[in-house]
Amino acid sequence: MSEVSSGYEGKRILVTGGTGSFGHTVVEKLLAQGAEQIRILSRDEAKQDLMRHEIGDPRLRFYVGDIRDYHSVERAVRDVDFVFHAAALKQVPSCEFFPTEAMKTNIIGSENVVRASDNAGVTSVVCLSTDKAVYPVNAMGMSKAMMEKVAQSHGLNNPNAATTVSCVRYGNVMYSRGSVIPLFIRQIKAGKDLTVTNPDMTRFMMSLADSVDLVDFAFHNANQGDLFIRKARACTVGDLAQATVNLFRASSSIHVIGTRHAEKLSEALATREELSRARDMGDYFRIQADKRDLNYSVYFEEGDVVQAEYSDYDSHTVPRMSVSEVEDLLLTLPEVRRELTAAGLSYNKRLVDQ
Ligand SMILES: O=c1ccn([C@@H]2O[C@H](COP(=O)(O)OP(=O)(O)O[C@H]3O[C@H](CO)[C@@H](O)[C@H](O)[C@H]3O)[C@@H](O)[C@H]2O)c(=O)[nH]1
Repeated sequence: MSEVSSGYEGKRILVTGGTGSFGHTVVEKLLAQGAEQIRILSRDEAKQDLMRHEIGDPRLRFYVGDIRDYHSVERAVRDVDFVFHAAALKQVPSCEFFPTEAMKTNIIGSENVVRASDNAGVTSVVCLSTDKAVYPVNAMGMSKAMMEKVAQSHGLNNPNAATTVSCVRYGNVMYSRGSVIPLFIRQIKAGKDLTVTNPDMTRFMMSLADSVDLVDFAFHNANQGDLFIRKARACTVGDLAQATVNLFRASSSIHVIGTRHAEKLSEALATREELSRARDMGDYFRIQADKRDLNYSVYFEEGDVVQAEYSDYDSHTVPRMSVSEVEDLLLTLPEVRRELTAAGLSYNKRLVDQ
């Protein structure tokens, strides 16, 4: 996050779904940057209690509730300045089995967050989305794509709205709960082979710090309906597995298990049509909403004269990290360093060499 003026001093911020890894990191940053109050709205009182004790700051307030229930959101958002909307059903397999549940939380719940924020006079709402919302093939991605549409429709329907609603799209957040890197490390520690779905599958890799910076960037730069992505590097899953084995100096082999249901060989952070109207902002792209109004003839009869892009921003086509570069990136993660230290492995020379 920017060190100059944080923009959060003396402000009240609501984080929906704030008890996960993103929530912890963003809350600690916001507290350090002088927020007056941070509210967490989530369903699990046990996780809230754990976080209350871990962080132990009286500026942190907890609201038990579900974003599916408008009144839960309405209560939590009263007198709030900004909202970071992270609450979601994010597990691909569970959303495949329960797509209606994904719809209720990710679409209807997000609509509640936007509407309650608007009614409460919130200045800015940033909604967290995912690359899986681009050309979605699974229910989780489809529901997130619809969340993006809900967020953008706010500005389309209310041209003079005081509440700015924007979205950010993440790639894979490294070491997030339930993801592949902690799994590989557990497999190495247990002396097992690494289960790799398809060694050629590619993913965008983002650290948790990158993902918090992306939300912060959106917060500071968003115009109504904007969507932001962070430029990211990608790697193959085979190289990710090999890099993990190398760092842990393990003897585990790679065992190919095949692609799981509802997953893609590569992910796209933006379509080529979106890139055509995107603004390059250094480490980020700003993608503006299509602001044509609901006059159907405008939709049907007027095209956009824009520079065409030929390719999507896809994890198969962006510059790919080598195994050694993936090792360096893994070493930036505190969790990986902790695991290496616990295993009695030194990595300091490697860090000095970088
Ligand atoms: O045993 C395993 C499990 C996974 N993978 C692969 O590792 C990569 C990453 O998998 P995982 O960490 O499970 O993440 P994704 O399935 O890509 O989805 C995550 O990343 C998304 C962003 O793309 C988020 O939206 C989701 O919430 C989050 O679960 C994928 O290519 C998997 O095929 C393996 O090779 N072996």
